[in-house]
Amino acid sequence: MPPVLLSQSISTNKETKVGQNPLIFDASFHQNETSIPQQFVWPEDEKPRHEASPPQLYVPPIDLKGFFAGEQVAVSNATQLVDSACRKHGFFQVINHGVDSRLISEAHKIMDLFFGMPLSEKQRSQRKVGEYCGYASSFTNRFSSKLPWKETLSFRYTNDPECSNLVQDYFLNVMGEDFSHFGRVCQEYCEAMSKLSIGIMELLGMSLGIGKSHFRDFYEDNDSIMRLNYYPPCQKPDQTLGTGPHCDPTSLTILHQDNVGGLEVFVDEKWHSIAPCSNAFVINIGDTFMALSNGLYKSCLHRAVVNNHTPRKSLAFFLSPRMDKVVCPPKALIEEIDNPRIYPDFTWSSFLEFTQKHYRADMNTFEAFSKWLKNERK
Ligand SMILES: C=C1C[C@]23C[C@H]1CC[C@H]2[C@]1(C)CCC[C@@](C)(C(=O)O)[C@H]1[C@@H]3C(=O)O
Ligand SMILES: O=C(O)CCC(=O)C(=O)O
Ligand SMILES: [Fe+2]
Repeated sequence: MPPVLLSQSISTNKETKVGQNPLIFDASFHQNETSIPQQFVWPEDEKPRHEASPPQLYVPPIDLKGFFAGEQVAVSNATQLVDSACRKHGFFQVINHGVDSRLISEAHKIMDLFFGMPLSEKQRSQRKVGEYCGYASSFTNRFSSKLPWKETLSFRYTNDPECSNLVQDYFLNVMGEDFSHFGRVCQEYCEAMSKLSIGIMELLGMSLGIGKSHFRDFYEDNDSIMRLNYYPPCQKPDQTLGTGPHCDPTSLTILHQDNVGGLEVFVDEKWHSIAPCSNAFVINIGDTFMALSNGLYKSCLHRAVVNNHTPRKSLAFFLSPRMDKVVCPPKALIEEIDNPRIYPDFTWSSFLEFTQKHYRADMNTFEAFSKWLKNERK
């Protein structure tokens, strides 16, 4: 049966059916061709046309060491910088974050090994349509146009103590014994990301003026997604995108990019780049946290561009709450006149389902999701 897609009832984001024989994306093959398949060519208004290199976005580096130690000056600096960045665009960086640099390098090595394998090997963990875990070589069996020039490997991480080896087990079950080292590194990396995200939730609670514990408690038992992104070089980097323009539907993204560069954010009506920095994580607010902060903190449009010379890698940890928790802003962030509620209550499980079965995440995901909820999921 060919995979049948997707959101025929959502007018802003129509998908056509993927045909009987979906294209196969094997970068080592495509690299030798002069042009790229039409399915990878993005429409004129979304193409990454840069007359010159884009201006850099200033993303404040937040020093977490002093914040975690409770030093007053560090706490007040961190909360002020985070508050103004999140009210404007939702992007900041963290340094002195406490994640071992050897673990980060190890995770990058694992990615080189994994994505360097032949396509048939990687396909042992092939992601199925409608599911969010597994290997995807572009999204050729999921979408039929505006294909991203990337390969991804995604898996679930949850902080639920009953699933303490979920990532490791995923690698063992899907890829086999030979991948136990991959599994261990990814398990450890996810645990470090979950811990870091809980610390950042304390910071966000303080910068929003509601104290350390509210969001920390909300995400304590998070059910998150880890994704390894690999962007092969492309002979026509001006025609395609590694990851198309979108806002993350998730709560908070912790991104580590290698030193190649390619992440861009749309601020003040222009695309800006975020320069790579190996000892920093780029953090951004996603739609779910925007809703939880009652719209005070922004989930901002971003994308990843590709180049024609160097492969690029990034590690993205998408923090999400436990599936059945109701996402509803705390009373202290609601003001009848100045900041009334604008978003409906929802659960992450319904929002995730929306992005995997009904709508391809883009810049309008949350608005479309709110409408879908109001129309009783039609
Ligand atoms: C819940 C999710 C859907 C996506 C992975 C996570 C968070 C970000 C989403 C995504 C990256 C936004 C751009 C489009 C997308 C299809 C992609 O290019 O990978 C999105 C992810 C997805 O649906 O797989
Ligand atoms: O690879 C990157 O720099 C960004 C990827 C991204 O935005 C995502 O996966 O959501
Ligand atoms: Fe993103």
